[in-house]
Amino acid sequence: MKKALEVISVYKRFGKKEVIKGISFDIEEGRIVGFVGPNGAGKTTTIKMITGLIKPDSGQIKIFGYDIVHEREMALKFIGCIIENPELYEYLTGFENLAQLARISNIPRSKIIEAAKLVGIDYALKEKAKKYSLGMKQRLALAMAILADPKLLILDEPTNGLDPSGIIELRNLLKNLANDKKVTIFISSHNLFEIQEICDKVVFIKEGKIEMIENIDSSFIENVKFVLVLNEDRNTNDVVAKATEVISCFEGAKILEVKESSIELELDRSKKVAFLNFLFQNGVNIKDFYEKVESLEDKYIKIYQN
Ligand SMILES: Nc1ncnc2c1ncn2[C@@H]1O[C@H](COP(=O)(O)OP(=O)(O)OP(=O)(O)O)[C@@H](O)[C@H]1O
Repeated sequence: MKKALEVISVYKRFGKKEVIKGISFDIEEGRIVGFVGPNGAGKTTTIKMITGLIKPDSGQIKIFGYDIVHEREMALKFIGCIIENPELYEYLTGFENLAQLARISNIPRSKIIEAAKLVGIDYALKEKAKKYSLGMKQRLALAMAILADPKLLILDEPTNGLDPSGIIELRNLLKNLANDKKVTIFISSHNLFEIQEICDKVVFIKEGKIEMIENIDSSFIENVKFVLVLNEDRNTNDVVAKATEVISCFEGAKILEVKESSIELELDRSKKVAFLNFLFQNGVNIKDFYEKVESLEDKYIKIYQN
C-alpha cells in the first residue's frame, strides 16, 4: 500500500536541547493514526516538521513520496492541517474566512460550500467567526483544512476545548472523511479514549523517541486478560492454592497475578468454555469470571509511568 507519510530518522534540537531524537514511523494511505505522548514529548515539534513549518536537523520526511524540505511545494499540496489554535479572522464571516483562503490558494469558490457542508458548518457561514462557539470554530478550521481536498490531514489536539458532544461530532466527521474521501489522518491528542475510538494505529512518543507503535485492530481487542474470582467459603489460602494448581495444569492458561481471592490470567479466548469446564471438573468453585480488556490508557500508563 502507498505510504502517505514517512518519517525517517528525524532529529531536531532547539539550542542545546535535543527535542526529537531519531524518530521513524510511517502511515499507509487511508489510515487514521494517533500520536500520543505527555506534555513536552515532542508531538507539536514533529507535526511542525511534517507540515514544513520547521526543518529537521537531519533525517527525512516524505509526504506521498515527496520530501518536505527539498520538494516542499509538491509535498504541501497533499497536506491539510490544523496546528495549535486555528487561525481565523474573527471579524469576517465563516464564508469570508473560507473565501480568503480559497483566493490565496487558487481554489474555486464552489469548493467552499462543499467543504462547509461536509463538516456541518454551512448553516452558519453568514455569521461572523467571533460569534462562533469553540466547536463551530473547530469546524470552520476543519473546513479550511480540507478546502483543497488534502490527501493527508494533520490535526494537533483537535478536541482541545470541545465539549463531549463536540468531540463525538468531530469523531464522526473524521471517520466520514476517512471513509468517504479516503483521507489519511494523523491526529495528536491527549484524549486516549478518542484515539482508541477513532484510530487504527497509535504512535507513542516519549522524550523525543518513539516508544511504541500499536495497531488498534482485532489483535488489540483480542488482547484480553481474564479475572477469576474464587468462592471462598473455606480457608482462602487453601482455595487459592488449589485453584492455582489446577490452572497451571490447563494448557494455554497463564497466571499473571493473584490478589486475595481473585486470580488474573492470560487465556486464549477460544479456550474459555473448556477452561471453565476444567475448573469445574477439578473442584474449583468460582464466584465470577470476566474479561478485562486492556485499554489504550492501560498501555499509556505502562509506558509513561515507568
Ligand atoms: N521553539 C522552541 N524553542 C525551544 N524549545 C522548544 C521550542 N518548541 C518546543 N520546544 C521544546 O521542545 C519540547 C517538545 O515540545 P512540543 O511542543 O513538541 O511537545 P508536545 O509533545 O507537543 O507537548 P504538549 O502536549 O504540551 O503540546 C519541549 O521541551 C518544549 O519546551
